[in-house]
Amino acid sequence: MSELAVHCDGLRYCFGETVAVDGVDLSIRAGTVFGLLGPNGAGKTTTIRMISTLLPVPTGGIEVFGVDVNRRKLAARRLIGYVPQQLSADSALSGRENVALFARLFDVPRAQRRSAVEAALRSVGLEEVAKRTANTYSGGMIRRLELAQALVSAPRLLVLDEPTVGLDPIARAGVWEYIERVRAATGMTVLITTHYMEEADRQCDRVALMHHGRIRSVGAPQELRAAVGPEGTLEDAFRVVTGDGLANDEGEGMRHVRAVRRVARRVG
Ligand SMILES: Nc1ncnc2c1ncn2[C@@H]1O[C@H](COP(=O)(O)OP(=O)(O)OP(=O)(O)O)[C@@H](O)[C@H]1O
Repeated sequence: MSELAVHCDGLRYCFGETVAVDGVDLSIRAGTVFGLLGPNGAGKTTTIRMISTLLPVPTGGIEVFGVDVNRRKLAARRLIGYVPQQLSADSALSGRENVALFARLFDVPRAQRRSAVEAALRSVGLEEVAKRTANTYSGGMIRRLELAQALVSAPRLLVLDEPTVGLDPIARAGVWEYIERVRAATGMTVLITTHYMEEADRQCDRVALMHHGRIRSVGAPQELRAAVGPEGTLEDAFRVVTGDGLANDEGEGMRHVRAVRRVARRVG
C-alpha cells in the first residue's frame, strides 16, 4: 500500500457544548488531492486545523507522514503548508515581502530564503507583480499569493481551507491551475475543504462528505456519484447520505467570509 500522508483516528473536538468533530477517521494517500466537503458548520475547518497542528487533538490521534502531531508538533508543522480561510496576506506589504515574511516564520534557512521566495512567487505566476503591494492585487492574485506563502517552506502536505471561496469562475480556475501545477511538479499531497461540489468533483482524487461533525461517505468522486445513479452528482450523493442538501452553502457564514475578504482588501 502507498504511503499515507494523513491518518486520523477517532477525532473529536468540542467548543463548549458544541460537538464540532464527532469521531472522524480519515486516511489520505501521499501525492493525492483530497477534498473534505460539506456545508457551513460541518466541522471541516476544525478537522483541518487539528491536522495542521493549529488546534490540539483532545481525543483521537493524527499522524502526518507518520509523525504524531500531538507528540511532535514542531516536526509535523514543518511538513505542512496551511492556507486559512481568512486573509493571511498583509495588504501593506509587497507580494515579495509577504512571502519573505513566511519564509522567516517557517525557518527557511537564511541562505536559501531568497531563492525559495522567488521560486514560490514563480510557482503561482506572481513574479512580474511581486514588487506591488498586495492591496493592488485582485482576489485571485491574493489567493495565489497566500498559496506562495504556504509553498515557500516546501511542505509535503498543502492544506487549503476553501481555497476558491468568493472568487469569480476565471480566478477560481486560475487558482486550481497553479495548485495542480505545483502538485505535478513536487508530488505534494493536497487537502482542501470546499462546499463547491463541482469543483471537488473535477479536482479531487478522493472526497469525504462531512455533515454535523461526521464523515458520512468517502471515495473517488465518480464512485460516490455512481452510487446514486447514472446521472448522479456529488450534490445528490451528499443529499442521499445526509438526508440534507447544501442549501445553506450561500448562508450567513459564507457571506461573512466573502465580506471579510473584501473589506480586508480595501483597508490596505
Ligand atoms: N471558535 C469557536 N467557538 C465556538 N464554536 C465554534 C468555533 N469554531 C467553530 N465552532 C462551531 O463548530 C462547528 C464546526 O465549525 P467549523 O468551522 O469546523 O465548520 P466548517 O465545516 O469548517 O464550516 P465553515 O466553512 O463555515 O467554516 C460549528 O457548529 C461552529 O459554529
